Amino acid sequence: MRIDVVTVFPDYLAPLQLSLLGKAQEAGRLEAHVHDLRAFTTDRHRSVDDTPYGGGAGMVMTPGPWGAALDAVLAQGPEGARPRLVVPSPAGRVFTQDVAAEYAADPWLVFACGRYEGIDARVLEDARSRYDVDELSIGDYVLFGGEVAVLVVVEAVGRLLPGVLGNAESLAEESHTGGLLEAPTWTKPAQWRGLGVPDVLVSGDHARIARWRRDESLRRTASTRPDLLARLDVDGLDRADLAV
Ligand SMILES: N#Cc1c(-c2ccc3ccn(Cc4ccc(CN5CCOCC5)cc4)c3c2)n[nH]c1N
Repeated sequence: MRIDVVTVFPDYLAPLQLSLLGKAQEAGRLEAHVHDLRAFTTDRHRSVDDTPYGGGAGMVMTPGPWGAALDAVLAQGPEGARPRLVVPSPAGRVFTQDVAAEYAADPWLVFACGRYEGIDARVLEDARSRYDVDELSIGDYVLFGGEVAVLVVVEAVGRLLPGVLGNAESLAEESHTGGLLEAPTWTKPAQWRGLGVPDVLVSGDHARIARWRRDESLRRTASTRPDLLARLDVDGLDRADLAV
């Protein structure tokens, strides 16, 4: 997978070089390019924003540098390719594990990181002729800009790429895969500050352990995220059993 990120704060994306995402790049599983939007400005002040038409608080990012940046990114990719352009925004569709899985199947993701009060609407309108544009929100709160959202999305998507996560089995058991929260976990020592480990987990009975973890997962989901449970048609689930 190739990802390109256009931003006025390239240093915000430095974490992409760390940990498993950094290793994925070294292994050639992920190719990340960060572009400074100001490199595509033409005035001596290298300006990227201006006052909003119709009035209102704050500033809006001007279309010129964005158009040039998105043209340049496209020119660096394969002839005729039509990448997905992901535009983080408070007004975007909510990013979920299902969206991460959708993105993980894309060969090329381009991220446009807005700042101020957002990007001139014509940038996305113009981009739709050569990108699949997707406005995306990582949650119902307001950030300063799109960079943090890109880090969230790239980490969630990167984990799903083949070979990036050492233990791919864990993907099947973790929260939001299959729509439930994962069960609590324990490791050594067997006793810690007077607290032990559930007997079933040291029973060696793997079928019983799997059933116990499933029950704990259902109980935790019913208690913490009943909204997730409502969406699921869990086989043989007796919701009365989950009264918590
Ligand atoms: N993903 C994600 C995000 C973002 C996000 C993503 C990208 C940008 C680019 C700029 N900002 C700041 C910003 C602040 C306020 C507003 C609203 N105003 C717009 C003008 O009319 C009045 C209302 C918009 C933009 C961003 C925020 N926030 N929360 C998420 N989950």
